[in-house]
Amino acid sequence: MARRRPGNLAAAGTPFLRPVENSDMDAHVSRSSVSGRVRAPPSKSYTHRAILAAGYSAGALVRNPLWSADTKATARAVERYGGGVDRASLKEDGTLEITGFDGRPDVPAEVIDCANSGTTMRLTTATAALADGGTVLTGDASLRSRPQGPLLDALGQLGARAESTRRNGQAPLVVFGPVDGGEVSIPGDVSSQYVTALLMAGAVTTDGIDIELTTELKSAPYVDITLDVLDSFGVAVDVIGGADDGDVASAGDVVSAGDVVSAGADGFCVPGGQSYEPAEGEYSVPGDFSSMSYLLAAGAVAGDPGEDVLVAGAHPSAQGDAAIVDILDRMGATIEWDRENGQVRVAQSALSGVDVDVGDTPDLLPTIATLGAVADGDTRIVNCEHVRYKETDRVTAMAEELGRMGAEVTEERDVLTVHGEETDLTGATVDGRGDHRLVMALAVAGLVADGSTTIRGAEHVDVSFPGFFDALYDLGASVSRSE
Ligand SMILES: O=C(O)C1=C[C@@H](OP(=O)(O)O)[C@@H](O)[C@H](O)C1
Ligand SMILES: C=C(OP(=O)(O)O)C(=O)O
Repeated sequence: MARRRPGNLAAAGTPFLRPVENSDMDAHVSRSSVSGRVRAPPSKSYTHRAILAAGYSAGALVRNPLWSADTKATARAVERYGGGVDRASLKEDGTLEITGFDGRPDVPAEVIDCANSGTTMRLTTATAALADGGTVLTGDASLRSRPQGPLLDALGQLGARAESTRRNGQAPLVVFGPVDGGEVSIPGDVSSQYVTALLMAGAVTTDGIDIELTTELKSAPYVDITLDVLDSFGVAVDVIGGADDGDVASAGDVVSAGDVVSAGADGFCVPGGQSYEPAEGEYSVPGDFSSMSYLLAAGAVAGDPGEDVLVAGAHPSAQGDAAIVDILDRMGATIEWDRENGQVRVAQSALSGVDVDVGDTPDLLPTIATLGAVADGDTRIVNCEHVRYKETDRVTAMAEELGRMGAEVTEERDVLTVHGEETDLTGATVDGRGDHRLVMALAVAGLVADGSTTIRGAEHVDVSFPGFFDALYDLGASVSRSE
């Protein structure tokens, strides 16, 4: 049961409430301990795919969606393409009733604003190539600086006119369809979202899409999430090469095998002419392990002695970021995952530095960097170049912001080493840089820093975990806000 304790308000600011949309906010975190039960929010990655898959269908009910700034952007895109997203029952029973555009989308009458969401932009740029006309997609300054070139190039190979207006491979984008499918070659080491986009759109083309990967696939578990959702909507995909060569990937493969179906794949083949039809007309979204990572990290570094933090909503799924449980275990945390009941329990523990490869789990880098700053010895985060292409360059951003709190960090192109314990963390004013994951990881660091930590731009948690600071507060953390 979540508790509110007297005395868990930081000195500055007012008690925490969910961020007010579009209002700037600083969060103040003071050294404090946490314990109790908290529920993880629904998965952002699964929600994006469920909303778009429902758009490609004749209609579907999405249960337990994450309703955050990023997933709202995908819902708006589905509407621009001719679908309908009924938000009325969100408050009552946590469902979204979606009327799909059923295969090929309409030509949007307005620009698609993807806001801060890379997933929305990549996934719905491929949708645009299905429409018989032109679509303009844009986003905020961060999104307009992220790479879209390989996807535009792939859509060009299918016969679309797909261009960056500034000819720099970045949004704003203009896409003219329609495409009927075909063969594409694309790198897999910039973003897996290009593959997801092509698979989701390819199913409703006439000829299907054969994707050949020209490099190793990074972030492969995210393609597994796609295969999982597609399977639930009755859409088949062949994985070429890798462990599951030629198999039609299914949710069963993904979830029970415990390994990554897409890892090591040479390509994918999605037959055309398929329809999106979820069983019983509905789809249910699991909890989010990337969001859970901050709560588990908070429990491991700042748990009340003798008490646990228990995170609910942790049922197994295809999410690679469930690796946070193993990473914490390897660092020496007392942590236990009850998969059947979907609960992870963690207690405050002395942590030691470890080596972690984030090739499959880029979104865990900020969390691991914070853990490394608290742990004894070096934490080497390797294979992290693709983490530079997110809302911010998270390798540099975490190095610099943890540095302001006194952490010793060495940055290389593909490796971030955090030298734990050289100095204790000290409260400081740090900049969330408009990046939700930086804000949350720095807030966890604030729980163990000496003095008070102010995180600027804390409202950006709205992108993936709108109730993050309330969850920390309910666990007993000393947090407050000021506008
Ligand atoms: O497909 C997805 O849902 C995501 C894929 C990953 O991006 P990349 O594939 O670009 O690494 C991840 O970082 C992002 O937060 C969500
Ligand atoms: C990188 C992320 O998302 P996106 O690519 O959708 O912006 C994220 O959530 O950390």
